[in-house]
Amino acid sequence: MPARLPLPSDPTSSLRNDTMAENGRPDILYTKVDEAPELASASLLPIIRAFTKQAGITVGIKDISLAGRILAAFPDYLADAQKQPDDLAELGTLVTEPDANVIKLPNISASQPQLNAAIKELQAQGYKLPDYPSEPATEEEKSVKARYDAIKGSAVNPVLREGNSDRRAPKAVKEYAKKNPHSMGAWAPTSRTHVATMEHDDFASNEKSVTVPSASAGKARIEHVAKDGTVTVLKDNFALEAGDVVDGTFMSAKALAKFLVEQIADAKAQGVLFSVHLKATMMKVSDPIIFGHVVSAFLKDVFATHAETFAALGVNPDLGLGDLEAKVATLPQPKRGDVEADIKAALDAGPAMYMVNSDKGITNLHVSSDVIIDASMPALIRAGGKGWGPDGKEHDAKCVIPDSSYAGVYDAVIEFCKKNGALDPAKMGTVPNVGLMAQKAEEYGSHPQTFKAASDGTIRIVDAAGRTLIEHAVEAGDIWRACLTKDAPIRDWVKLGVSRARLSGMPGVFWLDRNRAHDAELIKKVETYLPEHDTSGLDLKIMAPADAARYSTERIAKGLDTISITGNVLRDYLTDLYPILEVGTSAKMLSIVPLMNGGGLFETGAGGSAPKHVQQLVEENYLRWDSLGEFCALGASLEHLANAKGNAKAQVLADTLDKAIEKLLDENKSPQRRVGQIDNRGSHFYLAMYWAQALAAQDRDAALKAHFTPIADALTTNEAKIVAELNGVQGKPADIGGYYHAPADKVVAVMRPSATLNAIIG
Ligand SMILES: NC(=O)C1=CN([C@@H]2O[C@H](COP(=O)(O)OP(=O)(O)OC[C@H]3O[C@@H](n4cnc5c(N)ncnc54)[C@H](OP(=O)(O)O)[C@@H]3O)[C@@H](O)[C@H]2O)C=CC1
Ligand SMILES: O=C(O)CCC(=O)C(=O)O
Ligand SMILES: [Mg+2]
Repeated sequence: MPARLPLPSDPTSSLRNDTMAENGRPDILYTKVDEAPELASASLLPIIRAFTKQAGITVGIKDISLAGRILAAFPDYLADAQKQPDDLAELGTLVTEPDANVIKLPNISASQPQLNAAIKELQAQGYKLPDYPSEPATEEEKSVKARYDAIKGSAVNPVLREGNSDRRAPKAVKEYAKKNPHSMGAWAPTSRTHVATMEHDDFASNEKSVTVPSASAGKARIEHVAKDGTVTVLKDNFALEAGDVVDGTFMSAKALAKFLVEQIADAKAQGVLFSVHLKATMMKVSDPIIFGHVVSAFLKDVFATHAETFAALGVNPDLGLGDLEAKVATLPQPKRGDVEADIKAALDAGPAMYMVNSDKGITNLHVSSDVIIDASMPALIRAGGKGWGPDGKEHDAKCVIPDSSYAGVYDAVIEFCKKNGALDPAKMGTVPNVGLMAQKAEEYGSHPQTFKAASDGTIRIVDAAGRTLIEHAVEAGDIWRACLTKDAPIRDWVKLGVSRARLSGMPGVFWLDRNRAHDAELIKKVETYLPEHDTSGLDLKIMAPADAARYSTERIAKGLDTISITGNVLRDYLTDLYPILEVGTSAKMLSIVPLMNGGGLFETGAGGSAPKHVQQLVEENYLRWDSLGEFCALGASLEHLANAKGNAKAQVLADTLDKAIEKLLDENKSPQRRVGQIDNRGSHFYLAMYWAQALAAQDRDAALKAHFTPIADALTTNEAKIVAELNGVQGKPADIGGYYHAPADKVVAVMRPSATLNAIIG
């Protein structure tokens, strides 16, 4: 059994000799994550540490990767040497302390198939982890399932985000995009691409919302009352404080199923691709169920014909077509062939499906984590309303977004583009975002309070005094959820919105709909808290989301800027949507979370972990990941450190890093796309060179100048040699020895191939 390899990211391996901050904690905590950004860290972190060390700054690591979180959850199954501390829990406490300074890279929010794959990989490496018990029988299996379920989906961000969100394109990035506009697909007025949404019997239309009165504060419970009066407590200890906004709503399973069947038929009739866009990672209870409904609707007849076989195989449509196909492949012949033929016939009979990877036959319905609405809808809009079909060609698409709460936003942008053509990145304005996110705000904190109704009856929230706050009549299979938005975060969000409007001079729009139950409660609070601030001369409005999208999009087309001040879901959607249209990717966003207790959480970019980039690295040793988000987050983190700890050297590092980032953009040294050009590693080299040059050129800190002058010289002199060493390894497969838990030595060998660069940095 291989012992756990000493990770370079392990605080004990490389930090032992560094000076710690007074409290024994590193000044900055960097996160160990997954996939492309984690590969990038193997190259970037040594550079960051070499530079910050000269200012007496220590950079520690906390492991929030999927594999790391799994290992931390099962100490009782592991040998002593394999055990791992619960870094996420530790970070979760730290972010409530005033001196927190965390750089958070994007991590995997695992779907069930990804979780299963990670468990399998770890087991193969000798970790005696239990399998995921989908139908737990014993107490032990129940505990195992509960532990795994807590790791699934978006399990990291809600824990760390103890503040609201400030995401915007840095000035240099916006300028660069204007000078070097990325490609945009053309939009034709005849495009048949459109959004389809339920509009009734969905979460938006069934929502009820209450601002918790003092008399209702305390531990509420959520219960299901069956037709025969049997009461089942679904959740106990649902803590409500006076002033919190609590919502309850549900999506009707019957209405959803009917809607999907109609949309599938309509896509076929119109000859457009069928696509569904969900957020199954963050909405980890509701959206996989909705996704399962789509799989069932598409394969309605197959599920009916093979009901018994599928039951025996343990087929669960929520796990997607990929899982279904894998299970069917285990059937003996000729049964297997029969079922496979029926699946193929059903897929052929339906509309052409929007593909994740048409070369590999991966469809929209393979796995719920492959098509994530915040990234998928903007990509489609950027491409001129086109998606990839099974024929490997681009087509117009029906975009099914079942719940209508936010679907209108995409509809507004799509209709704008049909009428006015594609937006022009060379001329367009910007839409930065101030997002209400702290303390698991709104829908994104709802999964512990989301339930599939077991039978017809009612589901209700009952306060500590026994009074019913919210109640709905439900039918078996309906998806019911409660969301909570705490008062203090709302107040802080209003303040952040005002302060961003003041600092930027841009108008700000609160994207809130007076006709939606939750938003109506929020509007009352916005109207209460706005007068706490000096808003003289500021242009602040409240508009319903679809109207706000229309307004902001019309403005960017004219080159005008508008801050979007939104709830948590729109924060997520808009910080991919506008950046992807404006600067080509959300990876280049500055993403700051001013923590409510004074610390700073600096997220990198606004996008994800780009799984397809790992594939490219493995196939041809080329990593396209752009670390600009990491660079920007580091700059913001250093600046925060300089202010919080009065570290003047940190300010010099931050300012020179800013210069280096600007130069990197000007000189076009970001990763390119093809073998033979510089990739992620090459861009890190250039960042180091420009940063060292800027430090050598400054006169504010003589010691930094003296230290970095020879380094700048060495990097400059060896530029051609280093680039040749870095690019020389490209074009052949790279062995990183794993996906979710790749051994550190292999990753480092692949990600640091230039002996010359390593020697100078080292
Ligand atoms: N904060 C977090 O922790 C987040 C985590 N995630 C997680 O990430 C995973 C993947 O999510 P997905 O929706 O596919 O989104 P990704 O952002 O990972 O990928 C979408 C596409 O965006 C482009 N892209 C994103 N980041 C970069 C970058 N730094 N450099 C270059 N290109 C980039 C690439 O496309 P192109 O070809 O167009 O350049 C990429 O294929 C999921 O597990 C998801 O839950 C997602 C969002 C945020
Ligand atoms: O937590 C997640 O799963 C994704 C987060 C995300 O997409 C975002 O914050 O932009
Ligand atoms: Mg997002």
